[in-house]
Amino acid sequence: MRILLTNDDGIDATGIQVLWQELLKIGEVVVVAPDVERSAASQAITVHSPIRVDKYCASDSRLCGWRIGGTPADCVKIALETLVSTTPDFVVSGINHGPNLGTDVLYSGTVSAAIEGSLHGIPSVAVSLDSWKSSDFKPAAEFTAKLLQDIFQRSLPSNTLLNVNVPALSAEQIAGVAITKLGVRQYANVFEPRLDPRGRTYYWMGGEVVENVNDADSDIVAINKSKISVTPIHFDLTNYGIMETLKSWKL
Ligand SMILES: Nc1nc2c(ncn2[C@@H]2O[C@H](COP(=O)(O)O)[C@@H](O)[C@H]2O)c(=O)[nH]1
Repeated sequence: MRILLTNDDGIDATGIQVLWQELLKIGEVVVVAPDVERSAASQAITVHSPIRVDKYCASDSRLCGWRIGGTPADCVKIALETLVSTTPDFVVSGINHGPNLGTDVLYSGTVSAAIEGSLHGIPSVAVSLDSWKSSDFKPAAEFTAKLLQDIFQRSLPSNTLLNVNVPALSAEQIAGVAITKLGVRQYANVFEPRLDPRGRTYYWMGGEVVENVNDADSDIVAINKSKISVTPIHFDLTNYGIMETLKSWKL
């Protein structure tokens, strides 16, 4: 199988390199990834400035690929539409250093790269490790390789991506796999005011996750139960439930 591999933490990130080494065992892998961290880039693309592209080999691994001066969505677009001559069987994005649960998926560059793959009709997978501290990506990488082999045998609808979140635990501690829905993920954001050298105020955004009550079949509950969460996502954003009401308004 042929895999296009990207991320949003940057081509030098540990997560993509560990995943690359695992995916090499099951197929041909082309890496097209951002030059630096692009977290929270969502589906942003670069339209008003140049996109720099160069071949790059990571300093501490054998990973070589295309390094892109752009967002995760840029990486997938330019790979599929310019750099890569053969359409891959999968687009894989990750492994993100930190979770992408619930409405995180609307902000996540990791998930957006997989969305871009699914918008090109290619089955895609986004993978995130549920920790900003742990750097043991191996269990998540091993699960992802097995998941791709399962999809390859069974196939996935082309407009679908799987959003995978893996607990930061050893393979033995992980309590199984749950097929989930997106939960409700909210933050108590803080915009910290500061002064620049010219006396102008600027802000740094931070924030903590607000613990919400989530349904038992949600991704957030699965992760809290030490399970790997696999959420199927597609992009028909139409709210069909209110269409008849709107029609009755005779606008
Ligand atoms: N402080 C806040 N962080 C947020 C909010 N919504 C999402 N997020 C975080 O962004 C990352 C983006 O994911 P990545 O794959 O691009 O690294 C996501 O995982 C959340 O942790 C918010 O409202 N406030």
